[in-house]
Amino acid sequence: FLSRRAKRLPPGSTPPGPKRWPFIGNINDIPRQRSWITYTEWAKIYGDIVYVEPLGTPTVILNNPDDIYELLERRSAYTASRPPLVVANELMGWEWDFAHMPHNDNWRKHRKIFHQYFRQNNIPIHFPAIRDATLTLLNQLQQTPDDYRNHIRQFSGGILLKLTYNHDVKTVDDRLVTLAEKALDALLQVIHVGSTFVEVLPLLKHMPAWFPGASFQEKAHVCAQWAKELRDVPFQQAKHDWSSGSSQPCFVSDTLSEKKVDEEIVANAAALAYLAGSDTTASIILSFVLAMLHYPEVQARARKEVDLVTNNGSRLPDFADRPSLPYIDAILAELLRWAIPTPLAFPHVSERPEVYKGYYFPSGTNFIPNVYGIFHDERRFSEPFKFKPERFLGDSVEFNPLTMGAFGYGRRICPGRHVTLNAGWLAIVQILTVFTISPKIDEHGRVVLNPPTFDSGLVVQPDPFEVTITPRSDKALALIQKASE
Ligand code: HEM
Repeated sequence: FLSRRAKRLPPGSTPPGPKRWPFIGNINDIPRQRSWITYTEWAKIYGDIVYVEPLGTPTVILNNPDDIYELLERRSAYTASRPPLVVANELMGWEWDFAHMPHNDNWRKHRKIFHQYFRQNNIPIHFPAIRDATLTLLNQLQQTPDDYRNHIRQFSGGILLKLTYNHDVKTVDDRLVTLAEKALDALLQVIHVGSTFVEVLPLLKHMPAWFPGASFQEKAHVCAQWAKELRDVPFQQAKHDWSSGSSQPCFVSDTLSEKKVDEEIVANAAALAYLAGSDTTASIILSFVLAMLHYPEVQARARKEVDLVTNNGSRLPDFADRPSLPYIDAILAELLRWAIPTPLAFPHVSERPEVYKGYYFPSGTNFIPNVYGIFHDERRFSEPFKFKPERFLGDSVEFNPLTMGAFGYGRRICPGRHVTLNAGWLAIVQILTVFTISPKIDEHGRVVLNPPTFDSGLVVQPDPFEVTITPRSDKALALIQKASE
């Protein structure tokens, strides 16, 4: 702790920010829920670069794309590390999760094999799994539309477990899905940066569980079991299928077939695909349904575009149609802006002192890009709280979420973005082809339409909402049936 204090900045060289208190610094100023709203308010008071110090950790909130570009893209070789997570990694057994690993050779090995499988050039290999999952989604939405939330979750989780382990998710209470949710929930409770004293005083991790205030030890022990199971159970199954020759190609079988790769690294990287990709992808599709509910004119325009390329909905659109559907891509970009699933991306940590715009940031500074604030800044996006995909049409688009942070920055940029952008695209375009999305009507004949709201977590999703999802016509129903034969 003292060494952290010693790293504190000389007076005058820190950016402005809320007043710091002795020892605890700004820990009480940072809300555990929706901190991006507070950061956006601070940007209005203190400017584009805001400094806080929760429990002695130098932390810089970046609210301007140019500053983010300079610090997290151009200087990425030195700002691509992560905050140390003593509780999560050392006590809860999550040290295999490479999204939270420091920027070192071990991280590079994980990232390399992950990138190789999920990179853009490899995406067409994943099309069959995406098509199958989308067809299942259409069938489920037709049969039990009120259960749309579970169907969408099953869609996104199903694609990732199929691509990673060749595991078929048959129901939403699938064993692997449930295990991942339990383990992730527990992890999310502790990875709020600087939120526990153990992060600041790592020696506390040696306190026995019976010691007052050390109950986290017991909880961590249980969570460690889940984290281990989550990594090992599906991997061992996929490895067994691969070695017995019964496996279809998937991340585990393809990567294990490469002679020189370390098995543990394959298991680690595989386990992260579902965790990092499932809720994020589901978030986009849930937000799409929500946006279509509230913006019928957008839905009508999108459907018109789709009908034009599918001869009035006579077939289901597919990936080859994408270049003819610019409005659907604009919808995807607007979803990432309007309902950004990761409002603060992920914190990056510097590995050397940085001097920028006259400020001095010591090695170990946390940089938090306030992507939400940038996406809702009316100087860049007119009427930022409205869903207006047309802002992303044409050649003069200045700010695009795809290049401005929806998927993070520099060496840490999301390696799963191509999967999500293709899976999300197909789901959106096929839902538009066969269903109409409209408000529920209550027993008094009144339209049920509450303002859109979103939950608060590491991955943001729309709060549950009521919606009617109905097939557009008998022709649309026949399309789903024919495709399912
Ligand atoms: C809408 C969907 C998604 C969003 C918004 C999203 C967003 C992000 C963001 C903001 C980061 C942190 C980047 C940074 O530190 O600068 C990240 C990292 C990551 N994402 Fe995604 N992601 C999505 C989907 C996926 C999918 C489908 C996968 C898996 C196939 C995935 C795998 C990962 C991994 C493994 C990392 C850690 C990278 C590292 O630390 O090196 N993501 N994602």
